[in-house]
Amino acid sequence: MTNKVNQGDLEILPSPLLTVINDLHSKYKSLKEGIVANYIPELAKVDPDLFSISIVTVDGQVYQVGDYQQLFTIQSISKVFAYGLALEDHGRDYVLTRVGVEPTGDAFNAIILDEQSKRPYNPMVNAGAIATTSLIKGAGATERLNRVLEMFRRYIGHDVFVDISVFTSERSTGHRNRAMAHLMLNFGMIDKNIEEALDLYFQQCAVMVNCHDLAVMAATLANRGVNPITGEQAVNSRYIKDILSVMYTCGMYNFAGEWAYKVGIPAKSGVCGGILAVVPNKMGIAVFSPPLDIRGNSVRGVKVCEELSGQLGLHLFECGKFGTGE
Ligand SMILES: NC(=O)CC[C@H](N)C(=O)O
Repeated sequence: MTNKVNQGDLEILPSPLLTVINDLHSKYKSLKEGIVANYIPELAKVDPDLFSISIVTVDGQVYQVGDYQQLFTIQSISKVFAYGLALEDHGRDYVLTRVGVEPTGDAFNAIILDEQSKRPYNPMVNAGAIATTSLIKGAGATERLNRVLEMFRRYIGHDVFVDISVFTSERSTGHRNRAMAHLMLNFGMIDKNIEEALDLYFQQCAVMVNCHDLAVMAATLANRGVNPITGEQAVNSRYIKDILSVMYTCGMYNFAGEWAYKVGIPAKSGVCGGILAVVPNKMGIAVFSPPLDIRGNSVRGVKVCEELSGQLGLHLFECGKFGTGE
């Protein structure tokens, strides 16, 4: 008997959750809003009609619909996992001296640092993510990259690879990120080997995943760091609260407040068009749809998550959860 459910298995194992995501997929399939990211030339080539929704529960059940096997580069969603690795490498106190945990209310690529401390505001915006990645330990560039790839393998359950075209495309055009790295170097927030830190950051952003993989990663965070499919501990459980807290307050950039208000669960988006959301102790959710809104969040992804949260009662502060609900 299988506990894996997908569209093809609908007659064998119908489920209310599958019906909900099938309906949302049909509802938003024809929506034509947003534009795909084009500031990294290779990303502009993606098909805007690709659309998938995957859910993986902490007991390993899988529900998915649409193009969930389609590979794409993980982009900013990687920041969540790099932050976990930096915390494991250095501990909370040291990482806090290099990267803050305050939401910015600014765009993900804003060139700003905290006035007082000179730290980047948080690990979910580009400046903070570059500083975070620069903390990842290793004897040289190859060892650091291998540690990042090995970390993704634990979360996903299979080997991952870097899309070299996207990596080189971003490396040769990512001057804005390079400017941030120089600014942080100026304030001693990042070590002098900034080209190596930027390369690793661009490589982690160019790791290829599909929507199913993202949902497994989200479910791993929901499951105290244990991959619910393989049973492997992907990250030390003591850092789950740090990771989910910054996702909750900063993961959706300058939409983070509205997201927390309406959807109410920790999440992270990327310019690839992916959104990864975590319902602690319950499930991981992933949506992939490349057209983005003005803030760089997937248009369909936001709508699907808003509706899913409402229909399934996922908001962390839903009254019913305190036993006082209507
Ligand atoms: N928001 C994102 O997904 C941005 C990631 C992209 N690699 C960048 O650094 O600009």
